[in-house]
Amino acid sequence: MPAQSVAATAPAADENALSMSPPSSGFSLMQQNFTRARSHSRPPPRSLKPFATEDIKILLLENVNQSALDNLREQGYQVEFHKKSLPEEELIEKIKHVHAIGIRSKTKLTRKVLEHAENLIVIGCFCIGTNQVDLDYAAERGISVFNSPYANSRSVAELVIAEIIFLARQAGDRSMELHRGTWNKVSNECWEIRGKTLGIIGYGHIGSQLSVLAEAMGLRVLYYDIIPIMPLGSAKQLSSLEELLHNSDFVSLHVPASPETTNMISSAEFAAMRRGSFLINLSRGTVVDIPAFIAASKSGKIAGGAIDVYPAEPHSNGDNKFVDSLNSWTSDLTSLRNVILTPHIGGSTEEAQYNIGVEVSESLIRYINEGNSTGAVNFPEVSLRNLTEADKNHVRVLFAHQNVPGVLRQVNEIFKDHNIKSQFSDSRGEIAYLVADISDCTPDSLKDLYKHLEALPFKIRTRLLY
Ligand SMILES: NC(=O)c1ccc[n+]([C@@H]2O[C@H](COP(=O)([O-])OP(=O)(O)OC[C@H]3O[C@@H](n4cnc5c(N)ncnc54)[C@H](O)[C@@H]3O)[C@@H](O)[C@H]2O)c1
Ligand SMILES: O=C(O)[C@H](O)COP(=O)(O)O
Repeated sequence: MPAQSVAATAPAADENALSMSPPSSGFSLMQQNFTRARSHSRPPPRSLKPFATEDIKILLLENVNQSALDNLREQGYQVEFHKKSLPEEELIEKIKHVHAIGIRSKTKLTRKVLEHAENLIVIGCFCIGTNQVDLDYAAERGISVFNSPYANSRSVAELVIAEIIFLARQAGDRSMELHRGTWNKVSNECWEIRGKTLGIIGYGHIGSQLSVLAEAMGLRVLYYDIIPIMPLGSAKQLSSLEELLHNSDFVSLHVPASPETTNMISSAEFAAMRRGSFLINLSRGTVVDIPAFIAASKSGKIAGGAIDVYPAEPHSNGDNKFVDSLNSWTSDLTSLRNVILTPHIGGSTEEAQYNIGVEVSESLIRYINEGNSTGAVNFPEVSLRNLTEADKNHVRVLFAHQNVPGVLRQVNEIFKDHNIKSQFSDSRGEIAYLVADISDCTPDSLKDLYKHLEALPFKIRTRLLY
């Protein structure tokens, strides 16, 4: 299906509006922009808008929910929307021109892609995972990244519960057989889940939600995590992965993609599992060694499993997309008995996608309009209360810089002719972020201020909101 483009029809404006060059024509421009931003059909919150919001260009990929589109369009931003992720070359071409990008789990924002993102200030991951973004490089470039840390946790946990029952009853196979016309009414090796043991690997948002649902279904819950986490209900934390594998009838993975979790479940771990147990992976495709999974299934070591995520996944929906050219073992995997394969739909419910759309678009709006980075996953979290209309002639200065000694002294020296109404600065690793509201700004003083901040050797990015 061709990409559905809904680029807004707002007049073309200064591409660098957000980067942020100093106002070229002084306060008259600032006031004009403020007036334009205020003229949208829904009155904006009582915060000063930075400049004409219709100058802001946003690229949304991977069929991000309508709730996000509505929110972003209400701000007056120019929003270009695509149902699919884009091939790298096209992505590089498009990312050059935008101030914000919204993606889900497929779009890889690598260093190579981000190097071309000249105007980009913020990335919204409309999902939980952020492993598809080079977070460190983004921070180095002064690009904040936001996600939705738990809006789809419940959807994933519910699907796991359904799969546990379906696997225990071989119901996926029975359904496929009947679709082909085969009546195969059997009870051999079909079980209730009541009284069985579920081992959860990774007891974060999803793992702990699953724990509660599983106990309600009569399962006993064990879990393993790298940090001590308080058990919910009667669940019990174990100190080793091996102990968990050895004691569980169902093993479900809920860890992030990381070097430590790559092939976390491979031949040795399958060997440690109970004979006739089940493996469920709705975390990331790198976490389970699929050839080892295939071997464990063929040998009867495991009685089945459910897989939702794969090392390589198709970029769009369609027939004949899940083939051996994508992952060399695909036809072996699809031929296994009692293995439920789903196309990365763990978080794909109306509720989850709506809530993610609202949450991430609001984070983008707060960052673009106010510089508020609360909730950023790669950036210092700084927020100042909104300026109000009473704060005429105030400017909000957003200054991302390397986290080295002496910066505040030099920045405050640059601010010396202004009253600093509020100022807040924080750091995260090598990156620091300062937000200050300063008064008594004139067009000339602003130009100077911007020039001096940009000249500081440790500067990463300067933005002025007014
Ligand atoms: N299939 C889907 O559609 C879908 C939907 C949502 C999330 N996910 C994926 O699920 C995963 C978990 O999500 P979450 O929201 O629960 O994350 P979370 O951050 O809340 O929890 C992850 C837990 O894993 C633990 N952990 C990290 N490394 C570990 C290791 N080596 N061994 C044991 N435990 C380890 C952490 O301490 C943490 O408690 C993420 O990878 C996410 O991308 C998939
Ligand atoms: O990280 C996540 O939230 C899940 O993997 C879902 O990703 P998706 O939005 O691409 O379905």
